[in-house]
Amino acid sequence: MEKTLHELAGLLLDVVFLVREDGRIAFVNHACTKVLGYAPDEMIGRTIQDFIHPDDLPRTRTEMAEVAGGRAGYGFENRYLRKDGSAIHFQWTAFWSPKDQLRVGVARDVSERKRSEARQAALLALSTAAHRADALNSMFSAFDATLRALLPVRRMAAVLEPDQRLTYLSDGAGWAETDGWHVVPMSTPGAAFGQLRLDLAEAAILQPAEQELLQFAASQAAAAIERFALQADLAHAARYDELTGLPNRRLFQDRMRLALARSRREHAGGAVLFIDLDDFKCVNDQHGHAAGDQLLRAVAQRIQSCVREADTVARLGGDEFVVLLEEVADAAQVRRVADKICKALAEPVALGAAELPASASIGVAMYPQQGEAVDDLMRHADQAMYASKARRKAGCRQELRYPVVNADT
Ligand SMILES: Nc1nc2c(ncn2[C@@H]2O[C@H](COP(=O)(O)OP(=O)(O)OP(=O)(O)O)[C@@H](O)[C@H]2O)c(=O)[nH]1
Repeated sequence: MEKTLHELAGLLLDVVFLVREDGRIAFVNHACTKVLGYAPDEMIGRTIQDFIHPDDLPRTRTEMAEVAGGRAGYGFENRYLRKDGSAIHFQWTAFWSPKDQLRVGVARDVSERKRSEARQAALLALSTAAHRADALNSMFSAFDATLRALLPVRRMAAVLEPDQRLTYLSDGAGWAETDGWHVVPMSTPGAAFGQLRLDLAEAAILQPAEQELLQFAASQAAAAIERFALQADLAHAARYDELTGLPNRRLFQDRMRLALARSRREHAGGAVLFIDLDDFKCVNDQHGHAAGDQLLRAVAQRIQSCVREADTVARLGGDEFVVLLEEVADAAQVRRVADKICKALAEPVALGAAELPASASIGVAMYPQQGEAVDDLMRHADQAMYASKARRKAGCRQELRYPVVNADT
């Protein structure tokens, strides 16, 4: 017994459309009406394009024209719209039946595979954004686009610990305290960095796979924040002394280069002070290394308090400090600053049970008089400091407790 096309189509579990040459639907099977949520009457007679997702219409038209021209269609994918407005992904086989003057289209619901592919692509996009981003804002912006394309998310915000500082907010979104937002902590096994906050579409309930995607986003963000913090720490460590927080030799020399360039341009002079504590080894030996550290920190603060904000105080290492004084009028002004430093250091510092004063030998190099290159000036100031220290050692310890500035200056 020969079955008609309609009878056969009715038997299939896959979705079947029979469409006339003018694009109007001649027949839909039970699977079709069930999947799309329409009654047969609501579909038959209407043009098929009414049911296709508008974004997929242009390429679907091209495919339909080619099938109408005689090429069998196999594997074409597009989205249709259900009666409730939601989208469904179909994969098609189709051919034109000249005998019936109908286009026969058989479709399978591949929405789950599409969702899984989209999730995989999102995972890759999130991890790429987290690894490639050179700033937090660009990373969160990429996260925002990826998550909003896939999840029922209207807006995204990111806040950072320790003070819940808002660091990212979707474009055009106003920030009110985010009651009711979906919160995902950004943390690594050892540390909490803040939260991703998502404003979900009304009545949206996240599926387990969607929750997992958000967890992944938050963990990638946490790893990136940790990396940025580490980079910032390393950058800081490369330029600052850990014990005192002062600039280190490298940053000091950079500042000197800038100051020397400025001095050439503006014909203004300045000075470098080389400061070495006297008998500092005794502090360590008699009071312990921790007390020595404490004294070094106090010395750093006191030297800093004797100069202007624009001047630079640095620790070269051990008990050696340097000061860059910009725009000084003459050697007398430099001498006054050196005396002020000596006096400040002479004030006893409380180190546990003991109270200790500090004293230092100071050498000075003026620029441009004693050099216009960083190395020359540092060497000159160092030698002047040694000469000063040698005089102190040659003379009475008590008298030279607060040494005079080297006579060269
Ligand atoms: N506590 C502490 N000591 C340090 C640090 N770095 C270096 N030192 C010590 O600082 C001392 C520096 O000694 P020197 O400058 O050579 O000698 P000094 O005792 O100051 O003697 P003069 O410079 O000749 O007056 C050494 O004993 C170092 O071990 C540090 O970060 N903390």
